[in-house]
Amino acid sequence: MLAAYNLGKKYKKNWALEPLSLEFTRGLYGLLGPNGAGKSTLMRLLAGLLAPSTGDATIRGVSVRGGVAVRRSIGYVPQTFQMYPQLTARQWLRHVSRLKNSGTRHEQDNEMERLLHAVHLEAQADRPARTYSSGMVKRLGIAQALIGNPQVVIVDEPTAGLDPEERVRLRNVLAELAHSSVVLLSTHVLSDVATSCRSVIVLGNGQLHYEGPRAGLARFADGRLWEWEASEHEWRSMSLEWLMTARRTADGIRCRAIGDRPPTPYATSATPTMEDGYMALIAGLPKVYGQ
Ligand SMILES: Nc1ncnc2c1ncn2[C@@H]1O[C@H](COP(=O)(O)OP(=O)(O)OP(=O)(O)O)[C@@H](O)[C@H]1O
Repeated sequence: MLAAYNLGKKYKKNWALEPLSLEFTRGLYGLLGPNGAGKSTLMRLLAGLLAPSTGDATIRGVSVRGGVAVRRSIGYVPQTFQMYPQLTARQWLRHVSRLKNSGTRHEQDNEMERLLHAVHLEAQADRPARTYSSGMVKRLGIAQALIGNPQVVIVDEPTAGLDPEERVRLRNVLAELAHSSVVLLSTHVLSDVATSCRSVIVLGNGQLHYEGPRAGLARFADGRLWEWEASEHEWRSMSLEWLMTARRTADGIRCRAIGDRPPTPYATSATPTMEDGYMALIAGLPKVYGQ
């Protein structure tokens, strides 16, 4: 439904996003990558908000910069969603519906109620937004992006700064939406991807490093993940470059590290998770993670 062909963005001589091609069908996609990887650039290009230096993005074959009709089929939620704090959610959504001019007033009001319900904001819909938690503001941002029933929904860091309960609630809203639309979310929170995304895209330094099922990420750490039990003394004297996680247990300290060779003679190879694979990929192995 959504596709990118040789899509890239350059500022002066530097590629913020090197040309890449991707295809998206209905479902939830997680976009991962360290700071400056090119995630926002890709999202804004796909949303038609940024002019590419090369290539194009299309929805059902029509360029995302091809006019009002195609723009209406894209909902975009930026990292920081701005609204008038004195307005209530209901007033704000009504205002945006009128601006987008999506259907008759009656249809707009019905849609607004449906969206308030979908993002679980009905109970607070008549309170000024200045009294909302950051999770509620984000959910309102998503409701706004969903006006007009877009086929593609792009959400930049939806769960940043949210408490665990709000994060789960928001993830559920996006997962529900992905039954009928392409939903692309960027995140630094790997658990967002591990629990709900079918497919994962990993960017680093403006390049596409991985695109595929989330389970496939784990293989980047295959044969390179090590586990061992260290004493307090050993742990203190270890070079930190090796260590990914350390967890105190009844017998000592359980350590995990990624590297081409075992960090200690008694480390054993372990089965990597998606998160281990992501760390290995981003660290650009064969270097050791953290270097
Ligand atoms: N307007 C601009 N002019 C010049 N360089 C830019 C511009 N916008 C982005 N860049 C550069 O492009 C690269 C990718 O930026 P982008 O914001 O897409 O990364 P990101 O993965 O979204 O990062 P973060 O996780 O920190 O939000 C960065 O090196 C950034 O400095």
